[in-house]
Amino acid sequence: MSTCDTCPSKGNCNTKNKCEEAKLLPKYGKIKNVIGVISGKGGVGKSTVTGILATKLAKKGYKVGVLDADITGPSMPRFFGINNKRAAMYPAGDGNEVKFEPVTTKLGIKVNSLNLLTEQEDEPVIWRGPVITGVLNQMYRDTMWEELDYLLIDMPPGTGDVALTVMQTMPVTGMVIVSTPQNMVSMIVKKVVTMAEKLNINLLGVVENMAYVVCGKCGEKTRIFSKKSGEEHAKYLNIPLLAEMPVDLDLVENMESGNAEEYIGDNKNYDELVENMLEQYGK
Ligand SMILES: Nc1ncnc2c1ncn2[C@@H]1O[C@H](COP(=O)(O)OP(=O)(O)OP(=O)(O)O)[C@@H](O)[C@H]1O
Repeated sequence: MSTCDTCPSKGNCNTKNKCEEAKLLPKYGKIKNVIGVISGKGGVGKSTVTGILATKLAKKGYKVGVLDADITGPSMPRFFGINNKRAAMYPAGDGNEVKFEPVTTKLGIKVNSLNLLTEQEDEPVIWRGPVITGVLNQMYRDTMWEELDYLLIDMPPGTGDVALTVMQTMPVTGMVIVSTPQNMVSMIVKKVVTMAEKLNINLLGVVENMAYVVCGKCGEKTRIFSKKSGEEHAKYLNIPLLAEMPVDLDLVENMESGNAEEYIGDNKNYDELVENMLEQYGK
């Protein structure tokens, strides 16, 4: 079966069955692996998981970039405590073309986000879908990523324009699904899993976020949303379980004070997630 058979754009595209060759490539650098972090549902922890994966990969010595594809609700700059910085823009070539210099975090992670490009971080973008996807493609292609081992893409919620653009036009080599252990969330997340399968995306597995709380006194784990295990939810999604993550208020506190990288880097609890992801990836 060709990629085109299951493609939502079948009959409405001009790549002449050469869609892999038609994928967008960065103009200023070379990226070995592009990993999308996605969920059908909002607020389940995509940005948090993106930040954890990026930090752990950087700590392992990989060259890492993060593209915040959540154009209307970008949160990666705050995660890394770089929201008071701005990505520089330079003219490139003739006409209106520009290139972006990403902001680099303490660990050397290169980040581009619309919130690093607008004057104020609370300024809204009031754009229709085609403009949003155009800007996203530009941020992917025209950022000076240089050489990267991994580019992580923090996706917006849902199966709309942006998710489709990333899956179809960027050379995604793997996708991590984020969910919380709730039947209703799983049902919505399943839509993204099915969408990715239809587009022949390499699904690496699911992270069950905020699955439990740990008692500060005795260390007992209490599941808060569902008595079902992460494995049961992963089985329903038909993809491997990468990790179950607790509600971690220390992470939130460190993120809010701009120290997420230090906290995650030293926290062995988050090793399982990145190790399992790399294993699924065959690395
Ligand atoms: N494991 C966790 N422990 C405690 N708080 C968490 C955890 N994961 C996420 N959060 C918090 O939940 C909120 C939503 O998380 P996050 O922004 O990562 O979700 P998202 O799926 O990217 O959201 P959106 O759909 O808006 O893009 C944030 O305030 C974040 O700090």
